[in-house]
Amino acid sequence: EKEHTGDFHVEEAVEWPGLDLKLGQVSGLALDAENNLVIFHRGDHVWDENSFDSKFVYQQRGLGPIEQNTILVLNPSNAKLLHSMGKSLFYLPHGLSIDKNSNFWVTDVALHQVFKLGAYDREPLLMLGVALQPGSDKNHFCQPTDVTVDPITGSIYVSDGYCNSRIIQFSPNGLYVMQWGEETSLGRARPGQFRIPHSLALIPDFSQLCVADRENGRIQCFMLETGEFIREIKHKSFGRELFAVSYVPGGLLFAVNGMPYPGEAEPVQGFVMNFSTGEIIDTFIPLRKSFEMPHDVVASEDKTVFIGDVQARAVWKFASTEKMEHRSV
Ligand SMILES: O=C(N[C@@H](O)C(=O)O)c1ccccc1
Repeated sequence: EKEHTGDFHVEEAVEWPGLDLKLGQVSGLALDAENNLVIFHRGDHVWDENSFDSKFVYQQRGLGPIEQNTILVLNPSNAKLLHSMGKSLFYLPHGLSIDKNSNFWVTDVALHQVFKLGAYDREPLLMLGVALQPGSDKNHFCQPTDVTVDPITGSIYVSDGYCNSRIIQFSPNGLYVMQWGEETSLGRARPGQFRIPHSLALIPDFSQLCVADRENGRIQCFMLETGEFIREIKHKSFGRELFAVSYVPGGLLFAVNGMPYPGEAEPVQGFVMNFSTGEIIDTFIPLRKSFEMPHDVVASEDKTVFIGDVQARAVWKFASTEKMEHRSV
């Protein structure tokens, strides 16, 4: 097991042409089995103040579903489009992950649903939640934010959502198993309380699920099988909001925070952390353009990192240089 004790530095790969892609609001990123970059974006739809009523019911159904392909598969080096799908299915894309059988899992905050899509199938293989009906029981979500599948057990985990404060576990064939989490009470946010569980990172090596607890500006990690709270990772440099988290086999955790509120010092940036200690190893920002609302992060084992931004409608690529001191531990 290599230890990350070397001098680790993340820098934008400025030769990546993907920054010039004309995208809609970029909500989710994932890497497929060949390390191709997969982008989940909103085409010509936007999530703004008029998208939902006070009961979280989507107001723009009249627009119909997004007619562009919302799922794009790109060559990670030259950003060439390899495959695209997901037209006429979604209204407001949000989370994206790819399971070990190369199925795409997505959430749609307008539909309040989770979908499992085969790489080349038009019809979803599985749907959870009831279209356009927000709720908080076993088969209703409220603006579900992310979904991820345990590669060992096949269990499905959903972070639910902007208008709920829970993580739900489903069986591999979509049956409700259990849930945990509650709303953050006034004052201090306690363990297991959320204020927008916004992004999930599943760590099979440690049987843990880490959650970007967005408005509490922290990461919380839980035991996969029981939902038992294990620990919180929080740094002053996160500022108020922590938007996304992603784990890379080998022990690194990547995250992005939110723009600083007026007068606040902590800049919007990417973070690389040592998963075991929670300590920050490096932080990074783009060389070209600037982060506006970085919304998802994904990284590959060679420490290539992609950041998708829902406001800048852009995807940056970063490369890592690491002088490794090889210590066998
Ligand atoms: O957070 C928001 N959006 C992003 O997370 C996103 O996923 O677009 C949002 C909040 C209030 C109104 C409109 C959008």
